[in-house]
Amino acid sequence: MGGGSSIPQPGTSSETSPTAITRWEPAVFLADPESSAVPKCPSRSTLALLILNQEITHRRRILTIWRNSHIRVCADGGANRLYNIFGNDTIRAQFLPDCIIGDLDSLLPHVRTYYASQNVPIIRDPSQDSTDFGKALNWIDSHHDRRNMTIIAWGGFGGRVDQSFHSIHALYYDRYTSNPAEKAPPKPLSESAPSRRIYILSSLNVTFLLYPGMNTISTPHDVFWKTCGIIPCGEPAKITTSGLEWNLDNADTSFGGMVSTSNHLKEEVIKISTDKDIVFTVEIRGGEKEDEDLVSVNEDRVAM
Ligand SMILES: Nc1ncnc2c1ncn2[C@@H]1O[C@H](COP(=O)(O)OP(=O)(O)OP(=O)(O)O)[C@@H](O)[C@H]1O
Ligand SMILES: Cc1ncc(C[n+]2csc(CCO)c2C)c(N)n1
Repeated sequence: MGGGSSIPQPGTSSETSPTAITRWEPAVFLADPESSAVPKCPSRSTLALLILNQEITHRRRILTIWRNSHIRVCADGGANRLYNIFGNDTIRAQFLPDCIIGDLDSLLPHVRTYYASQNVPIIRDPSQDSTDFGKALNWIDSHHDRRNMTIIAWGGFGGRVDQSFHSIHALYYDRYTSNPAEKAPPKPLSESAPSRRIYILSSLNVTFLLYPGMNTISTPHDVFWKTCGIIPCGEPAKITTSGLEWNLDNADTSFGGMVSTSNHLKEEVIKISTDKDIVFTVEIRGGEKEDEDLVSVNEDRVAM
């Protein structure tokens, strides 16, 4: 999934049933597990945390997701970012990833030495035709069933522009690339045939791909702030929404035409129907504040 990879076209009837309803609950992995306002991470879903190479600005948030996760993978320099959030090896040893994978050109020598000493598998894939993000997704694919899999990818936005576009590409690519082990055509992501979902988490936002048909997105106001965007990255899309300050009514959206950015959540459940895959991004409450309690992660036991 690198510079040369293409996105297969969707379009089979099973792929894009206009009556499909997809429900999204991005709050469940962000919420404080102590909070009663938001449902806990569903146990039926396997949660994977994929750490990309961007500074971890919200340690508490990442450690909450870590605790909720069954699989933790660092893409190359993502391991430096994980290493850096801990002040000593005692606490660091409580948070060992399942693997570090990539071309390993960004993995710092002392970080590599540390994780090798802890028996973390460090996998070098030298290909220059796919990114470390793509290699990490492939690793998860080849080790874990993608059905009922939710991947939270930390980082991916806010640094290099080409990397940021690649992150959006990854959302599309992953949707239309079936598990290579199965060699099967892509499956729709619907209630009847759940497949894996990717949420890209950045300091301020959670970003994911919505599918053709009706999407209902749970956006509790104690987790999300108001700004959101509905972005037809792949191709023009006809979109109808409810629950927003500026709703769309069968609107033709496209790059160069109309795109809904700087929109606002009004309701705690947003409905978006679309005829094509589109990117949805929503602002996380408190995202602008970096962790105030670095001290707590440097103690031997992490306060959550
Ligand atoms: N500046 C950035 N902005 C956004 N995402 C980034 C940035 N740098 C790295 N990433 C993400 O983290 C992953 C690991 O990055 P790393 O720096 O370790 O390798 P890289 O050599 O820069 O990236 P790649 O080999 O994937 O091109 C990348 O594949 C990408 O998804
Ligand atoms: C058409 C095309 N464009 C760019 C690259 C370069 N590239 C894409 S992913 C990657 C790995 C980075 O670690 C590199 C170097 C390519 N191979 N093919």
